[in-house]
Amino acid sequence: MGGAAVALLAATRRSSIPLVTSSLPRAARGLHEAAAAAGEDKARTRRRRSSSSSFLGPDITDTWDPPPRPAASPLPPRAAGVDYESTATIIDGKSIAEDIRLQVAEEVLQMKNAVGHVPGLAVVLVGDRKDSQSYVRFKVKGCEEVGIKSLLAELPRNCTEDEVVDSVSRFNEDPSVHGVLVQLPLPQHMDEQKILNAISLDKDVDGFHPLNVGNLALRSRKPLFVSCAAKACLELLLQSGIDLMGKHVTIIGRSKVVGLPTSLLLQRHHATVSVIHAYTENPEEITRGSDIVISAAGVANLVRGSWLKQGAVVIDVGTNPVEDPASDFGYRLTGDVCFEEAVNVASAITPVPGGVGPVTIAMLLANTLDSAKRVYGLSD
Ligand SMILES: NC(=O)C1=CN([C@@H]2O[C@H](COP(=O)(O)OP(=O)(O)OC[C@H]3O[C@@H](n4cnc5c(N)ncnc54)[C@H](OP(=O)(O)O)[C@@H]3O)[C@@H](O)[C@H]2O)C=CC1
Ligand SMILES: Nc1nc(=O)c2c([nH]1)NC[C@@H]1CN(c3ccc(C(=O)N[C@@H](CCC(=O)O)C(=O)O)cc3)C=[N+]21
Repeated sequence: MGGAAVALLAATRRSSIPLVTSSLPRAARGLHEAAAAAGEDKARTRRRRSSSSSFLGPDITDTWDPPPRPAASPLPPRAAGVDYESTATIIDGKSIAEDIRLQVAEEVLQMKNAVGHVPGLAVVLVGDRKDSQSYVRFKVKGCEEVGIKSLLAELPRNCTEDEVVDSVSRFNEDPSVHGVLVQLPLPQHMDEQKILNAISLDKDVDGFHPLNVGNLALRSRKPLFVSCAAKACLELLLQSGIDLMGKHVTIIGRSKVVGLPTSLLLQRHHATVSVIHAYTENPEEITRGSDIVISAAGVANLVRGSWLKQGAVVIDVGTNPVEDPASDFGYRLTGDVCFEEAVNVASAITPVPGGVGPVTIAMLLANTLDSAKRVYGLSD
């Protein structure tokens, strides 16, 4: 009997379903607790025996290389102009971002009048990636528009990790700075975690700090900051009048920048969330069963019209440069979603550009304002 209970416990741990205990009847729970104690004894023994593993239960795997994928099926010809036979609402991220910026600008002015200070955002940019440079330009321009002070530290690609950390530390200590952001990706030779760890928790306007992510994940806890892209996805849905409670939302991607925080934020809005990643089998079956699909994979045209159920809402976070000889720059930006196909199936969809991106930048300004309000005692 005791052995069976221990076996049950071991199986539970292996499949990592920690809430099983609370759904058991009281008597069975007593049994379970006894089994837990017995399990702990066994575990202690195992811990002593095994020096290579520091914790009990399933290993936290840390292999993230994506699996090989079959080649994508050919795309439809790109439509000339934007004249689609569709009744889908095209969600206008630019105008939603404009509204947020207006509100931020108004509050920045009120802050200036009340305490004589404005919020400050510091951006650390390492290297000379064209895309990063242009995203940082958008951030600085956004600050200028709303009256937030911006500071930029540009470091060469071949600088050391310590130089980046020093730059972050200086901004941490500067009282005129309320938000610190290190533009990603960093050059390959740098330890991203070490550099992000240097950002002070109360200036983490990107919301990447483990405590901010953890508090977002836990019921009744309030993170100081939530990822700007995740907030942007929610804002676009809510502003478009889309109900989330009980709806099946699928997110493609599980990164700390977009996929993971968006899945957590959606659960706080009582959506039922599926997460697809590079190892997911038959992703299109999951998306086809979803009321809302949010794609943040960074793969151009991954989501085809056939991946969507009729009337689904589509939020396309992906921002991918694709070759386009017709464009002045030789490339254009496209999302993860094949817009020409999806627009004929979806009830509402965000375009790229002009969808999630501008709202993400507006959320960064809002996070910086929130941070300054906390510092000057102006929070609600
Ligand atoms: N518009 C905006 O505001 C923003 C746009 N972006 C854009 O969003 C995209 C994603 O960014 P980010 O999250 O930082 O990227 P990452 O590369 O960090 O993460 C990509 C995620 O997508 C998953 N993925 C990759 N390929 C596939 C596939 N073929 N099928 C299913 N899942 C896949 C990966 O899975 P796995 O974990 O298994 O590797 C990973 O979880 C990029 O295009 C980026 O430019 C990002 C931030 C803001
Ligand atoms: N620490 C950190 N935080 C981030 O939030 C972060 C990051 N690093 N690294 C890169 C990704 C990507 N990202 C985007 C933000 C805005 C647009 C955006 O504004 N896009 C515009 C147009 C872009 C254009 O025209 O070039 C649009 O979609 O309309 C895109 C992508 C934030 N990221």
